Amino acid sequence: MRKLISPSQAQEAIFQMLARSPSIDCPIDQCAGRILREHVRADRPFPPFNRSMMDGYAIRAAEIDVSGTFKIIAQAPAGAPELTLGNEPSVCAEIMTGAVVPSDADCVVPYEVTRQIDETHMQVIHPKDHAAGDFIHAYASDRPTGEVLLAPGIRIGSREIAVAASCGCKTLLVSAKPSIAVVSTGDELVDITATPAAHQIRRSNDLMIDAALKRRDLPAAQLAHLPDEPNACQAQLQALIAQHDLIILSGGISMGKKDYIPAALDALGLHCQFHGVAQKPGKPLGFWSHPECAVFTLPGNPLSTLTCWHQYVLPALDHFMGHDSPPIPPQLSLEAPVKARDDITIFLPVSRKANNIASAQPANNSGDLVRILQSDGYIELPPTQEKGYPAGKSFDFHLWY
Ligand SMILES: Nc1nc2c(c(=O)[nH]1)N[C@H]1C(S)=C(S)[C@@H](COP(=O)(O)OP(=O)(O)OC[C@H]3O[C@@H](n4cnc5c(N)ncnc54)[C@H](O)[C@@H]3O)O[C@H]1N2
Ligand code: MOO
Repeated sequence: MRKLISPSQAQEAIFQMLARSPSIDCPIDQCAGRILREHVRADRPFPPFNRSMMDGYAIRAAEIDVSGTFKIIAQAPAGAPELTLGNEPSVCAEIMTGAVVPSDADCVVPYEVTRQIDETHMQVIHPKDHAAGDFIHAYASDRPTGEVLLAPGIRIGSREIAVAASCGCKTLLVSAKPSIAVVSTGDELVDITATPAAHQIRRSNDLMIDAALKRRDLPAAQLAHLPDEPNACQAQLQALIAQHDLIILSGGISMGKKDYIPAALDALGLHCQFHGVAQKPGKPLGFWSHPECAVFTLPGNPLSTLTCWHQYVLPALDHFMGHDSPPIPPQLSLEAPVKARDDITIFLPVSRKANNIASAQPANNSGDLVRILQSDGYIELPPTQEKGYPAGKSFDFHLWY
C-alpha cells in the first residue's frame, strides 16, 4: 500500500482518470435506464392544438345567456380535424376528450353540468359557472416548438420515454454500456458448485458485485477467478485488460505474501492512481488506469468490497456513462451516539427507521457478511477530534443495492 489518501481525494482521482463511454444510437424501446447523450427538443408545440380536456360540449362562453340553451350542430371526436361553429349564434359542438376545440369556440362544458333537452339541444345547468378557457389545454401552453425537453446526462425513465416518443424519436443517442469483468482472487475460494474443504470458503464477492451491477442494468460481461500464483495471475489479468473497459477486482490487494495483484498491475504497465484510503472498511482500496481500461481493486473482505462498490464504483460508473448529477444522498440522524475516529472515515451500516432515523448495525468485522442483512445501507462518518458523534447528528445515507 502507498500513502493513504482521503475518500474524497480517491473519488476525485477516479473521476479525473476515468474516460467517458462512447455514444450509440439505441431504439427507444430499449432506452429505459440508459443515460441520454443528446438534446431532445419539442418538434411541435406541446400540446399541438387546443385540446379538449373533457367529454362534453364546445361553446363560445360569451353566448351563455340566462337560459343556458345551445343547439348542437356538430360532433368533434378525437382524431378529427379542426372544425368551426360558424356564424349562427348559441350553437355548440359535442366534443370528446383529446379532440381539437373548434377554432371559434373558447370553452368546454362537461356533460355532467349540462342537461340534454332533446336530440339537438342542451342546456348548461349553472350558466354563471363557465368562462372562456375552461377545460381547454391551450396550444403550446406546455412548451413551444424547439424548446429543450430532455438534456444530455439524464437517466432515461418512463417519463423521458414518453416525452421522446411524443417528439417522434425512434432512437436516442445514449451511452454505450461498458464491458465489465468482475474478478475474484484467492486459493481459499471455491465455486458455489463445489463442496468446500475445511480450509476453504465459497466465493461470494463476485456474485455480489454482479448482482449490484445487474440492478444498474450493467451486468458483468465476464466473471473470472485468479489463482494465488504470480505468473498465472499476471497472464490472466493481461487478457482481461485487453478485453474489457472496466475491471472490478476483489481481494489480493493488501499486504499478504500472496497479494500479487498490485505488482501484477504495475508490471502490466497500468498506472496506480492510489492504493490505500483513510477509511474503514476498505483501507486497501486501489485504482489503476490505462488508456483502454480502468481497474478497481476492492479489498476482499465482503463488507469492504460491498462498501467500496457503493462508495466509489457506483459513482464512477455514473461518471463513465455521462450521468453527472446523481441524486443527493438523503440525510439520516443518529438514533444513539456512535464511535468515530480522528484519522479515518467510517462507513457504518445502519437500518433506516421512521422519521429518517439511523440505527447502527455494526458488523463483527468486515469479514462478517451476515450481519449486513440487518442494515439497509450505510452512513458516512468523517474523522472527528471528538472520536464520536452524538445522537441526532445527521449524515449522508447510501442505500445498499
Ligand atoms: N498487514 C495488513 N494486513 C491487512 C491489512 C493491512 O492494512 N495490513 N488490511 C486488512 C484489510 S482492512 C482488509 S479489507 C483485507 C483486504 O485484503 P485483500 O484485499 O488482500 O483480500 P484477501 O486477503 O484476498 O481476502 C480478505 C478476506 O476476504 C475473503 N474474500 C476474498 N475474496 C472473496 C470472495 N470473492 N468471496 C468471498 N470472500 C472473499 C477472503 O477469503 C479473506 O477472508 O486485508 C487486511 N489485512
Ligand atoms: O478494509 Mo478492511 O475492511 O477494514 O477489513
